[in-house]
Amino acid sequence: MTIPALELSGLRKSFGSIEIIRGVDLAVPAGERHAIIGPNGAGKSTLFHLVSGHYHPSEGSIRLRGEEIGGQPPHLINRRGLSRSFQVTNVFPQLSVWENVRCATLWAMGYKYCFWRNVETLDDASRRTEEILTEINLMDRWNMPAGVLTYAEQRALEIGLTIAGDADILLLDEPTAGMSHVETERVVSLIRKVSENRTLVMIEHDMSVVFDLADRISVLVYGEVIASDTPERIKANKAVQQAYLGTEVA
Ligand SMILES: Nc1ncnc2c1ncn2[C@@H]1O[C@H](COP(=O)(O)OP(=O)(O)OP(=O)(O)O)[C@@H](O)[C@H]1O
Repeated sequence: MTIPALELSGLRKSFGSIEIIRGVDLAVPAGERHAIIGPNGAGKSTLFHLVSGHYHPSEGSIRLRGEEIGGQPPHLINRRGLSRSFQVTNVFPQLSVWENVRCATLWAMGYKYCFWRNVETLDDASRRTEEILTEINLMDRWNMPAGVLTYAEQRALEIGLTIAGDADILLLDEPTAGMSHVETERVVSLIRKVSENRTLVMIEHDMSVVFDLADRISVLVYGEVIASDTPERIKANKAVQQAYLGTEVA
């Protein structure tokens, strides 16, 4: 059997006496585009915080390509190839688009404060920066301060920072939140492109984005995965329809 890119088993997280994640089992094969959906407060962000190392599991295991990472600090998990974007952007507004990506690239190469030691590193980082800016369609904005980009461009830049370290597992937290229809379409095609040779796990509220992008969808309700299946089967699933009563799944 092939080892999943990401595997959660019996994962639990409590805050005080309140259990928010209540025994999640989930396996995401390498190369899959996986969406996590669920009503507000279901625990989706908490689940991401656990996987990215920002929260310590109360119980259970989190495996990255078969190796346990539960409770490890975020930077170590990141070094192992898992990169996460946040709902609140990580972009430095005063730095240029180029500098933002180059910092992330240098940081991923092990240079903590955007310093570089030799020309070779600088060349590598510059090459990688250019590749990323081309991939996220922001090369023509390279010298602008990131703060003056449109919201959608900043989210694209955020995706660029997420892929700067060559991570092969990406966690995207509501990548289309707050976007117009046209902006959403652009970001969806960007996500499709950057996830081509990677594993993608994404939290998303926009059902058209979810059904458009995801190979498989997991539905989280009150800290439990009530269904994990193909988009078609999720649409037809009675328990899912019930959990979404009053909201639109199909
Ligand atoms: N650090 C914390 N301490 C106490 N409770 C927390 C903490 N973090 C999250 N919670 C609670 O856990 C529950 C799940 O929150 P979470 O943000 O994970 O849900 P979500 O599914 O991402 O919601 P949304 O779709 O609204 O972003 C909420 O009731 C929240 O108040």
